[in-house]
Amino acid sequence: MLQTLDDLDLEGVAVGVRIDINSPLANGNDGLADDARLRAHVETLSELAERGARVAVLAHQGRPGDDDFSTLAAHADRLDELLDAPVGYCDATFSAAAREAVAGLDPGDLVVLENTRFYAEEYMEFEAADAANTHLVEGLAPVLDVYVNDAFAAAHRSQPSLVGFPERLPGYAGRVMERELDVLGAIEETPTPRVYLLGGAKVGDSVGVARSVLERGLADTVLTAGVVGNVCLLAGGAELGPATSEFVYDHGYWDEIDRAGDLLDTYDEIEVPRDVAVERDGERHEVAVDEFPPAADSPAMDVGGRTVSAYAEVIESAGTVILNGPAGVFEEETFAHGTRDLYTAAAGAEYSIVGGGDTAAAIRQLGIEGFSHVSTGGGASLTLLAGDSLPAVEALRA
Ligand SMILES: Nc1ncnc2c1ncn2[C@@H]1O[C@H](COP(=O)(O)OP(=O)(O)OP(=O)(O)O)[C@@H](O)[C@H]1O
Ligand SMILES: O=C(O)[C@H](O)COP(=O)(O)O
Repeated sequence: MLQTLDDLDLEGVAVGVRIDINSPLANGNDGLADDARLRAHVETLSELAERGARVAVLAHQGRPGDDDFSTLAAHADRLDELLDAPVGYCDATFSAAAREAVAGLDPGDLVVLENTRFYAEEYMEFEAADAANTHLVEGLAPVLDVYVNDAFAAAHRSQPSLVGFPERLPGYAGRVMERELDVLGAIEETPTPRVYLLGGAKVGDSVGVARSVLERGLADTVLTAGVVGNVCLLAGGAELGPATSEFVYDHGYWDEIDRAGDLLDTYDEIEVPRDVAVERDGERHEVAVDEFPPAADSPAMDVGGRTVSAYAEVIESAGTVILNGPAGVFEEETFAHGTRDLYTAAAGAEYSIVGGGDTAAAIRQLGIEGFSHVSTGGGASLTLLAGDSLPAVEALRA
């Protein structure tokens, strides 16, 4: 049984609350391109403030080395606009400056501490007991009374800010965490056949999930798209042109080709794109995967119309559709077709679940409505939907 905010007296209590506000950025990373994940946590943060807690907010943005790896200053500004309570920002996470910022909070005040991943340990995976001995947890825990985890979207990571604090402080689930676990924990009861559409760019995560849902008999069909689909095509021996190979190699997905190949050899339930869309002479151009594209083409940036027709047919006969990751570079209208058409088909299914930060941003950008549940989590929702446990949730139970 998880303890929740219902089990807490919060007046004057120093709460460290881990949320997931990892978001698409804009304006050279000075602003947010989408604030949905921040909005999702307003309920928990407002409740903490209204009930008189002194709130230290912990969160990450991006991954070290990626373009969207940035400070949380813009996130703090936006939270200040979204909440009735005052939200400050501190450009430190666990140093003396951070401890002073937390110790100086009045009841009902919040401070957003700096991106936890600015510190190397936070981008490593630990057993909970070891995570409790990291600099972050050792540095910050002494000024906190309790820990609340509302970061469902990051709960599949066993990083210090997610699994270390409950070793040292009483741990509670926030409102987002509670709701997501209620809905996504019941996947085995959803209508069948169950179809998973796995797109986006987190290839390693998606390959692992595909294996898991097929092994456990949770998925009747796995449709692949986006970079995940491209890697599966390469694993099956397709030629997608030098630009796609270069993209896959440069982004570190090359090693996933063998894993995807093993999966395709083991399971017939996985479908790969029939055609892809590339940019040729500034225009969208669809190429069948057995037609070797010219060297001058861009990488494959979307699935093509033949893939959409075939996949839509599978989706239309599904009882449950689970979507994670866009089918293409939906941020560019030219390459948003596959995502728009497949997601529209999925929204019409009897039961539909959407997971993923960019996935949720895509449905809003494309104006698609009608899904049964839009999760704040991508990898986390898939981990749960694959029947696996979430380390950050297990840490709260311990
Ligand atoms: N063919 C493609 N080539 C390059 N990028 C692609 C392609 N297809 C999709 N993408 C990119 O994938 C990104 C989203 O992938 P990602 O796996 O992060 O999805 P997500 O919904 O955010 O999931 P999570 O919440 O797990 O991060 C988008 O920025 C999109 O442009
Ligand atoms: O966007 C996500 O899925 C979560 O914020 C976790 O991010 P990560 O995949 O970089 O750990």
